[in-house]
Formats: sequence, C-alpha cells, structure tokens
Amino acid sequence: MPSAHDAGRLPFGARLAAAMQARGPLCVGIDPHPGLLAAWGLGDSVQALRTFSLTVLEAVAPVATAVKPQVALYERHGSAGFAVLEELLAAAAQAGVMTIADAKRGDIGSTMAGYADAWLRDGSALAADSVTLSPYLGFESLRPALDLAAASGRGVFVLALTSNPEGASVQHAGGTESVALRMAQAAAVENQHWAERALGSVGLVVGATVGTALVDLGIDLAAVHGPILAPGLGAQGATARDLRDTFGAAYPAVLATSSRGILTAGPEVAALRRAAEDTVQGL
Ligand SMILES: O=C(O)c1cc(=O)[nH]c(=O)n1[C@@H]1O[C@H](COP(=O)(O)O)[C@@H](O)[C@H]1O
Repeated sequence: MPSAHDAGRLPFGARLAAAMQARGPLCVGIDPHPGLLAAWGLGDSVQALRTFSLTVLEAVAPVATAVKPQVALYERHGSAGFAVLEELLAAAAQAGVMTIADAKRGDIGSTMAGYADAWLRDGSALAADSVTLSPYLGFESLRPALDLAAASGRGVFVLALTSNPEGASVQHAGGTESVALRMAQAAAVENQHWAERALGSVGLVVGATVGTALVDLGIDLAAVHGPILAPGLGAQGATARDLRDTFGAAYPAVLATSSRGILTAGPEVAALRRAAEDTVQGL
C-alpha cells in the first residue's frame, strides 16, 4: 500500500488547512452542464468540455483553495469525458489548486476498494486530493477509501446533511440518534488520528442551506475536527451570512463551494476570476 510518507505528501487535512489559511475558504465547483456550455457559446462536445474545464481552472487558480469537478458531467461524455477529467486533475495539481472529485461513491467494501483505487491511489490517472463519498451502505462500508486516503495523504468528504430538500427524509431519520449525527460521530473517531493537526482528513458534506438542522439534531461540527464541504452558496440560494449562521464555531473548517454562481460569469477568464474574488471577499 502506498504511504503518505513515501509520496512525500502531508496529510490532506493539514494541506487543506494551510491552503485555506493562505487563500481563504472558497472551493469552485466545475460543473460543465450542457446549458452552461451553450451559454458560453460552446457546443455540447468533448472539446467544449475541455475548453470549459481548463478555462475555469485558469481563472480561479489564483483565488480558490480547491476546485471540485462534478464527475457526472464528465461521465456523460463517456471515456473521452473521463480523459478530460484526468487532464483537468493533472492541470490543477500543476497549478497548486487542491482537487475534490465529486463522485459520491459508495458500495459494499469489496467494490469500494475499486472506487478507492480509482480516486485515491498514487499513479491512478483519476487520483484527486479527495473524493466525495455516499455512506448509504453504512459508514464502515467506506473503509477501503478511508484507509487508502489516510495512507496516501488524501482525503474524503462523507455526505452528512446534503443541501437538497429531499435529503432530510433520510439524514434526519432517527430523531436524537439521527443518521447525520452518526456520520458526524464516525468522522470524529477517524479524525482522532490527526488530533495534533489543524484538521483531520475525513471531512463531511453539510449544505449551506440546512438552516437550523445542526442545532436541531444536536450535531457539534467543531468536535468532528475535519473539513466541512458546504455546497449551496449562490445558485441554491445560500448566502455568506447563512454560512456563518449555520456553522457558528465550526466556520473556520468550512470550505464554501459554489458552481453555477461563479460559472455563469464566463466565458471570459477575467470575469470568472472577478466572480470568484468577489465570492471570497464576501466570505
Ligand atoms: O457533494 C457535493 O458537492 C454536493 C452535496 C450537496 O449536498 N449538494 C450539492 O449541491 N453538491 C454538489 O455541489 C454542486 C452544487 O452546484 P451549484 O448549485 O451550481 O453551486 C453540484 O455539483 C452538486 O452535485
């Protein structure tokens, strides 16, 4: 198994905390929706996907701590789309921008090992700094990804309270022992491994749109000691103020992510960069 030490890489949480310290808490989602490609004057083609992806990276690299390509929107172009994603991940690494592959993977452990290999193994063409994971098969089913991430200096973001209104029907289930609370508790246990670091490497996804859910469910995110990926800013209606109100004492660990809210400023690099700068300044 590769080790973070062999790769000469600090743990993901430590690298992310340093990057957030230097650049602020913005993650730009790279979501090449067909409608956005059209709005940019590009067709719905692999060449358009490549132009869009590399333009967004060029524009936001000086401003954003991380980029989060939405894997579904590469996958819909088949193997050629994955080739563009590979190129984007390599270009982001070259540019010193951290990457979150938004793949939302989750399966039984033996299959999970395959997903872990794809997104978290040194030498894999799709390896990113971190990947989003869905824990619907149980947090422990994610073990192969948790272990490989830890060994390779990479990270994971486990869905806890998602930004969409439908999420509550599953994630709030269980009352005082809610599913979301269990995910937070399980992540906190994993992050004990990095207690001496600024942040652990097992993050949670908690939408910026969840309102009072953290308080209602008794979830103390500050105790998780991991990064919080917070989508929902911009297109889904959440504001910078909502982020502060929602996350309270855990706000320093929040990586605020916006996709369409910034991407619609394209296709000019300068306009995209300005949109990203304005977003960071508001956070
Ligand atoms: O894991 C995610 O990033 C995610 C989790 C969540 O709870 N809600 C959510 O919107 N996302 C993703 O974040 C992005 C949001 O895009 P915008 O609404 O355009 O900012 C999409 O790629 C979603 O798939």
